[in-house]
Amino acid sequence: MSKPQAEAPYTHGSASKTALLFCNLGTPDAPTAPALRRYLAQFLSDPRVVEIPRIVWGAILHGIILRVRPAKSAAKYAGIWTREGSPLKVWTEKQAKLLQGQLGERGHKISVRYAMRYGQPAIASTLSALRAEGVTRVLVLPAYPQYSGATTASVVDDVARWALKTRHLPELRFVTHYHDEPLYIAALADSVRRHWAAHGRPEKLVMSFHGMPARSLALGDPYHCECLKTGRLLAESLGLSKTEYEITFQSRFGKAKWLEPYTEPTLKKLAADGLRHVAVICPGFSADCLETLEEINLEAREAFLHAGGQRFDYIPCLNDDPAGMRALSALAERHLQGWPTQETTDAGALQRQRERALAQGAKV
Ligand SMILES: C=CC1=C(C)c2cc3[nH]c(cc4nc(cc5[nH]c(cc1n2)c(C)c5CCC(=O)O)C(CCC(=O)O)=C4C)c(C)c3C=C
Ligand SMILES: [Fe+2]
Ligand SMILES: [Fe+2]
Repeated sequence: MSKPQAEAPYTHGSASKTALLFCNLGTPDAPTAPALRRYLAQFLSDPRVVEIPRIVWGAILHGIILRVRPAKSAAKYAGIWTREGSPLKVWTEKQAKLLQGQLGERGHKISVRYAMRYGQPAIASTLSALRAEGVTRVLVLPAYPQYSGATTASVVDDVARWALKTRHLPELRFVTHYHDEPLYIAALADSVRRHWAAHGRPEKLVMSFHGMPARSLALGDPYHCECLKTGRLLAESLGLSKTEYEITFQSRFGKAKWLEPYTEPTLKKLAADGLRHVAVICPGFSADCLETLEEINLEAREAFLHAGGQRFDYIPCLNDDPAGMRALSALAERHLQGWPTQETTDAGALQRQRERALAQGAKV
């Protein structure tokens, strides 16, 4: 800890003492090159995201990538931007509100906030605000079903960095993954069935997950295995045979080998092999974002149709789907066990109520 500084004391107002911090990746503030430069500089400087020596990477990042990529990425974001802002942020904010409602309905006294690993609202300032409100327990829920060093562990790093600078820490818990949670798999399967009922059943279901460098697997990252397990459980839940689905990896970044098979080349090959109707779902993304709306629903669609495919159905992410939200709130509830968040277990409230009643002359 550097120079000792007085922290704002805990307040003892009406705020609940337990908080759920729902963390997502983050997104630029605007679909412009300067906003993209700020966002990409923070994102791609994270040693969890690009695992090559800092001196080498610093030169590549600042000398090449941050000169070229911001304008190109800004143009892509411009194509998916909504009046309310970036889809990732709009969905994450909505999901946090729904989690607050569902947990409240089930009797939990808890403040739900969302924060972004890169960009705003930042994890550190959100944790400081919660602490200043008197929160003494924080459950951190990263919005990533599958664990990876680049995503989940990076959220933990950010919380830990805040903790290093904080004297009076709340109790902290982390959800690290939910790739095989039955309610999450069931929510995905229901969304596929609904889509098929409305648009017809494809010849193949492609489950496309965000990629990672291939070496992450050899280095012990469970991400690849967790994606495969999610895919297998979803296929089983839909009763699909091995020939009726493919698990692929998208969003390759840089020249190194990434996890294979790659999504777009797979789609092109399927079309070239004579497959006409495909449906694509992105089960690793809890909300639609650039990687699903632009890379899959625009670019991959175009590639498949151009290679001879005839129908490309994109199945949206769970977003605010009620079953998906129930899966997340049930997951949070399980991790809250042992923490007094239920109104009925708030002994302090009962005691206060009793004292008030006695002061008003109640007989005991
Ligand atoms: C869902 C899990 C994700 C993993 C794993 C992941 C790894 C990863 N990503 C990059 C580089 C980029 N990703 C970008 C966007 C992006 N990535 C995820 C999720 C995962 N990334 C999401 C949800 C998004 C979309 C954000 C949005 O604003 O909508 C980008 C930025 C866009 C661009 O310029 O292409 C980059 C860059 C690496 C290197 C990596 C693994 C090591
Ligand atoms: Fe990414
Ligand atoms: Fe991408």
